[in-house]
Amino acid sequence: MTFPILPLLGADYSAALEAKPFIKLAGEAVIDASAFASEDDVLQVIRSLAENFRYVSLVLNAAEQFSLDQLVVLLNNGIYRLYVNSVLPQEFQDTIPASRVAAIPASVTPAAQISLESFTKVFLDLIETDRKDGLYTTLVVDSNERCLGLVYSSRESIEQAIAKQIGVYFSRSRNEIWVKGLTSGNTQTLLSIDVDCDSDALKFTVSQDGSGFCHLGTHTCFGDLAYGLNGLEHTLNDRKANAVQGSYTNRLFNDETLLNAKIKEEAEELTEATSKDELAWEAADLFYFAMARLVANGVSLQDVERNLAMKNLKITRRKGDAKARFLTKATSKDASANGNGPAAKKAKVAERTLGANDKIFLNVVSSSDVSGVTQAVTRPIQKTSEIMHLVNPIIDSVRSKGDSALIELTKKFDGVELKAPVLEAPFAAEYFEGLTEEMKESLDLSIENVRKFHAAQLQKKPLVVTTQPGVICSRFPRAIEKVGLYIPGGTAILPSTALMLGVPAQVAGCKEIVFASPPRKSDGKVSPEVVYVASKVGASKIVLAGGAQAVAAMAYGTESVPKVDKILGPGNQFVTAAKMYVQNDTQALCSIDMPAGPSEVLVIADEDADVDFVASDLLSQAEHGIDSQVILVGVKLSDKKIQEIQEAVHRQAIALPRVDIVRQCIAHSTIIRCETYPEAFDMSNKYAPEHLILQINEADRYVPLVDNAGSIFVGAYTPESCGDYSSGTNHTLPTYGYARQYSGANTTTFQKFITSQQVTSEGLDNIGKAVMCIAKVEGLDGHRNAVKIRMSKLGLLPKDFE
Ligand SMILES: NC(=O)c1ccc[n+]([C@@H]2O[C@H](COP(=O)([O-])OP(=O)(O)OC[C@H]3O[C@@H](n4cnc5c(N)ncnc54)[C@H](O)[C@@H]3O)[C@@H](O)[C@H]2O)c1
Ligand SMILES: N[C@H](CO)Cc1c[nH]c[nH+]1
Ligand SMILES: [Zn+2]
Repeated sequence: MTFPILPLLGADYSAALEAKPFIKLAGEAVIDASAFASEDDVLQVIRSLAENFRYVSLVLNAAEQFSLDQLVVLLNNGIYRLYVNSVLPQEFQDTIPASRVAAIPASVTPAAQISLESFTKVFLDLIETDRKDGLYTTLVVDSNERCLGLVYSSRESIEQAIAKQIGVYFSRSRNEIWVKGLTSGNTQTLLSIDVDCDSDALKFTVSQDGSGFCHLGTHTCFGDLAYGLNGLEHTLNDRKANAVQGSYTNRLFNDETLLNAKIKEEAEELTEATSKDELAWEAADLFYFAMARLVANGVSLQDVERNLAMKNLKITRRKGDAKARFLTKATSKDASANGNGPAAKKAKVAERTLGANDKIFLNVVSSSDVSGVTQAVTRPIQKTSEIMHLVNPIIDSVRSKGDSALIELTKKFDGVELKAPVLEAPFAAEYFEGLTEEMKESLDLSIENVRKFHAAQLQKKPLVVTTQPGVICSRFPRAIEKVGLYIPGGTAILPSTALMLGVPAQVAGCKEIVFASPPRKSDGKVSPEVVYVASKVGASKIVLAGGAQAVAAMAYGTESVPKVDKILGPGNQFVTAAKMYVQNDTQALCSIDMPAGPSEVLVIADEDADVDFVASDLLSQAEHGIDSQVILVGVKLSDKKIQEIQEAVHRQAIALPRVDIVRQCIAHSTIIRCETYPEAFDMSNKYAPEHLILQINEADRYVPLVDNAGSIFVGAYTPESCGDYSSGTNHTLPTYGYARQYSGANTTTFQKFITSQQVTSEGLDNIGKAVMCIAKVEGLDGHRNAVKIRMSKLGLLPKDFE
């Protein structure tokens, strides 16, 4: 319902508002057209009033004051309604929608004639309540119409609220007027008051200060506003006010070039997205960066919504054609993206590398720049809670619907329609099609090296230690019976991961080895190389699924996927989040190897390092994914050397087919300049990289300085790719800094260890008293008795022993 009095404002509108600020509470202001000489003057007033009023309307006493074109401009720029005292000419009626024209309401009153008393009175006269206590139910909302809470108003509290334009209510528990925030400091500015359709309930629109509306400290009485764009705006404002060292958002606030580049990048990705999930994902990314730009410049979501509301009021629309430069770009891009042949790839590379802004280079910071370094070593990962939001329904679906969910989700996420979700061993010949002899030899060589290194780790004899005479402790391994091995296949199919996991599983003696890998879009099969490795390591099944659904299937089992005891293998954030979830779910009874997410590398190089080697090592991990990160820690590198490395990175990167991925990874990758070797190793230990490459003089002498790393690559001729495929070490390694506490996959990852002890009478005599003493202090007499009974039967205790 509109407010029962609408202020009519003339040329002195600012003075009127200053003298009678309560008139804002009406929500709608009416401009007296006759008080303004030109359409531009009216536009100026609309702009000023839009801050204070939800709607701004125009009273036209004489239609001829403005031409039709001028009225259209005013209606297009925020005039909500035209109030007229006579019928508009036909030509006007043909153009202006009838809903935007009305007779001048009786409630329109010149501001000069409105007093606080008259304004309050008309409102109080309008409302009525049938509550016995005479109060009015009052809904409190913010300017985005989000409900903050439900309270009660008395006629007196309403009078005070109008007079002071703040949140004043009536407290039923204290039976008195309640000025919101008087004690807590969480005050409210009252923006408008509305009354409902039958005039017995009120709506106060407020701007809430402090920690929130609720006495419990939350934004609303229904919890915090963490959801959606408003939640995002809140978080961004918080980041801006309380700069969090190392936060990516902070980096965006401080680096306008990066922020603008991300907006363009996300806008482009949104145009390329096709599936519902992709579109939602990309749009969310775009909103995030756009919101960051707004917050950085002090623009609120409310300002944007006001603008949207104004645009919604437009009665004529522009044709909406795109600017020529965007059309040209889209066309050339479509043409080059058509087809995957080398020519198309080259065209794409050429298009992508045009212009100085497109140069691929790493950010450079000095080790003394504490905040620069903190930003540099912050991994570009999404919050677990955000990912879990997407992963939970996938897991639930597989748990409740089994194979049919696997088929459905594989169609949704991998674009493949499966008849059956599992391939059973022995694998039919058709699955090996396309496997060359050279490939078999390469896989065989790698398998043998990995086998040699992992077999050497196998502990064959039990470990036996006599801790005291008669007390023999031992420890012996047992293979974990059923293991599920995840082989990534999203942006690249990784048969190498199949062997890195399959070989140690076989060496450890796991009884059942299950592979899972997303099927190829082209033919719905897994690659013949993966099938070859599966047959060599004795896998019983290959689950044709990827992502969280594959993890859930192996953790809980489905009609055709056996439930396994442990899930191992790297993967993207969905895979990693699902692994983390199932290991915490006691119903799954399933452990995992480690969080092995997006690949990362830290290279320590000095002035003598070969710039091409350094660049190639950085790029080999950068090409894994846009969420990968590569870091170069340079020891006393000259400006010239850094320049040469940057040039080598750019030169090599633009020749790679995955240059698009590399470009995005390099955008959050950095060169950190250090003065000494120990400083560089200290930096590396803090980062705890998945891969650490040492391209420094006498590299092997420095290995003892490494405390945290997944795997180390020592010296100029040890590229990281050797460890990825063939040297013999495992490439499934902890990322995200988990190298601080996790080892990479190894033979023991596929085993568990059982301990055993045997205590003789002599042994009991040696340790029995200690056991009884500690059990007594813990108040566990049953434990104590188990020893006491035996010792007393053996005559090892004095008669009066208590
Ligand atoms: N740390 C290590 O040891 C190690 C080793 C090898 C690879 N890696 C990393 O593994 C990762 C492999 O990732 P990948 O994406 O190429 O393959 P992936 O197999 O891990 O993930 C692909 C699957 O993700 C799922 N998925 C994709 N988009 C989704 C969405 N919007 N919602 C839900 N599910 C979705 C799909 O089911 C798809 O099958 C890379 O980041 C790589 O760097 C790490
Ligand atoms: N570098 C990856 C581990 O982070 C493993 C891999 C497989 N293929 C190529 N590389
Ligand atoms: Zn790799």
